[in-house]
Order: sequence, then C-alpha cells, then structure tokens
Amino acid sequence: MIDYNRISPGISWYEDTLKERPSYPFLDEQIQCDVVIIGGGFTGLSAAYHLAKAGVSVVLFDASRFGDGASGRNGGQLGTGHRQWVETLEKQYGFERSKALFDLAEEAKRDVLSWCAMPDCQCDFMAGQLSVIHKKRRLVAYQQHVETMQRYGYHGLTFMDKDETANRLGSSFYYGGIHDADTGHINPLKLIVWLAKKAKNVGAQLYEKTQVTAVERGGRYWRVITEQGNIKTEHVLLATNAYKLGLQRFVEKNIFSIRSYIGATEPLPKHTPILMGNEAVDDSRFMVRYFRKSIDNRLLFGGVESYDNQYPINLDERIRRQMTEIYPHLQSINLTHYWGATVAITVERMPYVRQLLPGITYCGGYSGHGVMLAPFMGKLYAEWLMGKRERFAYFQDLKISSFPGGRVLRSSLVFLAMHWFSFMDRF
Ligand SMILES: Cc1cc2nc3c(=O)[nH]c(=O)nc-3n(C[C@H](O)[C@H](O)[C@H](O)COP(=O)(O)OP(=O)(O)OC[C@H]3O[C@@H](n4cnc5c(N)ncnc54)[C@H](O)[C@@H]3O)c2cc1C
Repeated sequence: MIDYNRISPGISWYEDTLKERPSYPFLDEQIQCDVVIIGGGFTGLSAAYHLAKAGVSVVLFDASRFGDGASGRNGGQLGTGHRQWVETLEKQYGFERSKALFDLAEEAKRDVLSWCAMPDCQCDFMAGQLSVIHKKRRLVAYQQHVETMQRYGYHGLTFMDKDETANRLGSSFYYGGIHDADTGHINPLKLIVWLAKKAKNVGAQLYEKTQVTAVERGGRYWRVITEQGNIKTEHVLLATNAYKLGLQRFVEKNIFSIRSYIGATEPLPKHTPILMGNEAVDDSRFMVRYFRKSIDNRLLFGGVESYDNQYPINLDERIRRQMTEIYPHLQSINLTHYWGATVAITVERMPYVRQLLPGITYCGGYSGHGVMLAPFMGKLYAEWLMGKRERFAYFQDLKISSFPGGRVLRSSLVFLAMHWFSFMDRF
C-alpha cells in the first residue's frame, strides 16, 4: 500500500454509511492522454465522466481518496440557484444574464436529481430545504425574495412566518424563513462513489493517492508531474477547489479557503419534533449554520469554521454550543462523529471558472454551493472542450475579484474580515 495523508480531518458519518468504497490504483507508470484532471471531487469526476463518455482519453488524479475533499464530506444540501441571490446578480449583470445563470443552476439541480432517481444511485435523497432568518431585519428581504423568484419562473418557494418556521424546525429560535419544496439533500459520499464508478465504466482512467506536484510546460504539451510518474497532455483541468496541495499558486489571489466542521449526533428519538418534514436547513448568517436529519435520524450540524489547518480546540463543545442555541434539549446528546473539510470562497461568492494559461483551466470557488454546481461545472467544462462554448462562457465571464492584500497580507486581511463578519452576525 502507498502512504498518503488524508487531506481532511476526522472520520465522517458518511464514511460509516458505505457498504463498500472501491479503491482506485495509484499511478506507477508513464502514460499519455488528451486531458488530465487534478482532483477527484464532484467537479473532477463529473468532467472525467462526461469527457470519457464522449470518447476523449482522460486521466484523473486525486492526492487522497475520491470524496476526501469537500465533495464527500459536506452538508449535502442541493439548494436552488447560486450562493449569490438573483437580486445581486441582476443588479450587476441585468435580468437576462442573471436569468440565464439561474436557469443553468436549475439544470444543475435537475441533473443531480435525475442521478438520485437512478436505481443504482442510492444516495439517500430527501426533499425540502428551509432558509431561516436569524435577525428580524432580514424578514422583508426574504419575503421579497419569494416574489422575485416567481419573476424568474421559480414557484417552489413559500415564505414562512415565525410560527410555521418554529413548527417545521421544532425550535422557536428563528424569526421566519423560506420553504423550498423543489430541492433537497443527499448523502454526498454515496454520490461520489457512484459517480466514480460511472466515470470508470465509460473509460476514464482514475487514480487515487497520487498527488500532482507540478504542472510544467513541455513545448506544445503540459507535463503533469506526480511522485510516481509523469504524464504528457494538451489540457489540464484543475478541479482542486480549496485544497492547498502545491498548485494553489495558480488561484491564490481569487480563492480563499475556509475549514468548516460538521458534527453528527447519535440517532434522535423516533418521534422527535425536530424537522418532522426532514427538510435541510441553512440560516441567514454570513457564517452560515446548516443542519438536517440523516436517513437514520441523526442531526448533522455544521457551522464551526476555522481559517487555518489547525484542528479546533474543543470542537465537540463548539458544535454543541451552536446546536443547543437552537435545540437546548440536546445538551447532553452524544456526538458520535465530527469532521471537517475545506470550502473555497470567492469575493463575489460565485464560481471561479477560468482558463489560467492556454490549456490549463480551473473550476472551483463555489462558495459553499457546490453540491449541484460542481458536477455541472465538470459537465460544462467537457462541453466547452468539445467545442460547445456558450454555456461555460457564462461562468468564465463572471467578474471574480482578487482578495486584497497581495501575497504577504492577503491571509491576515481575509482572516480579519471573516472575524468581522462573524461578529456582525450577532447584531
Ligand atoms: C463542510 C462543508 C459543507 C458544505 N456543505 C455544502 C452544502 O450543504 N451544499 C453545497 O452546495 N455545498 C456545500 N459545500 C461545498 C461543496 O462541498 C463544494 O463546493 C464541492 O464539493 C466542491 O467540489 P470540487 O470537486 O470542486 O472540490 P473537492 O471536492 O474539494 O475536491 C478537490 C480534490 O482535489 C484534490 N487535490 C487538490 N490538490 C491536488 C493535487 N495537487 N494533486 C491531486 N489531487 C489534488 C483533493 O484531494 C480533493 O479531493 C460544503 C463544503 C464543506 C467543506
């Protein structure tokens, strides 16, 4: 067995739900192909699947196991639209372009829902999402959002007052919210395992535990260098998202990494009033809290964040503190699992999709909204490479600013900004 470092901390509850997790080999030979994909999360595996299905020779490397990044360890919520609401996008880009971006996100959702409906893809889909309001002053904006979305042709949303929100949540902590009936949540690691199998079955060459250490120009080609062997290729997709494994210099100005942690409780009693409709929840904080019940009735609760790779001290206590603000009666429940993974955020909270150099493309920075968008971006990359350019271009043309501060000050400034937003969430 080859040694490798797990790239994210903690064993997730998702890992314990798998009946089997197929392993893929590590690279130990010299090979050649048309496209190399670096990163085996939703973006990379989906691109590999769509390219291989179209007959392109494609090789994918992951430094760890598929899904060990954000894709197999996240909150599992599909959401609707983008992380940035259409109101903001419309101001910046006008209605037509904002609507086109929204329609693409709807297609992304339909793709994942259609996968979830396939008999061999058992990824525990459950319907419904609640976006709840932690500050009274946000009520009007949420109410107006429901109306705006109708203008966009989306009728899945209804506004909930405080009582309805309390009934659905089993907690009166929030002031109101929006119920989205046309989305839901999944076990993301099960989807990753299924997608990897699908990609392999159509001919993608998949390698785990194979870290790419450099990508170098070699005449007309790129040389992708790993510790075990090199590979010559014309096209490279960096599907590395937030992980800083030697290639971050390509995107360090535009992508900031945040660690987010989730805890899983022991199964709740069968008739618990918590989320009787089994919806997933995200709240209106800048530092979002997100939670849902699992298929076996645990509460999976996320929201603790850190801005470095240090494992937070007292993680159990910090997760419990956030959870019991909403559900005080869970004070003494056992947390059986807690784990973290890294989210890639951009200044504008929209994906960063760019051809960085001729032949090298990056897709990532979904800003906590990648469960449906990341697989879709993999599909659009495949489309783009095969000559159908328009849809990918919608994302390539998005304005994504650099984080301020230059190489030296950037991390400290963003760190301070995050603490400021987290502080403001309290008022
Ligand atoms: C805790 C958490 C909760 C989240 N909750 C939600 C949610 O509820 N809903 C939602 O929509 N989104 C959520 N997200 C975001 C979502 O998970 C991501 O946007 C999405 O999974 C990104 O997928 P990806 O394939 O681009 O990246 P990842 O899944 O992060 O994959 C990147 C891969 O690149 C590999 N890699 C990096 N560098 C190298 C290298 N040099 N060589 C080889 N391999 C390399 C890594 O090993 C990793 O496997 C959450 C994220 C986190 C961390």
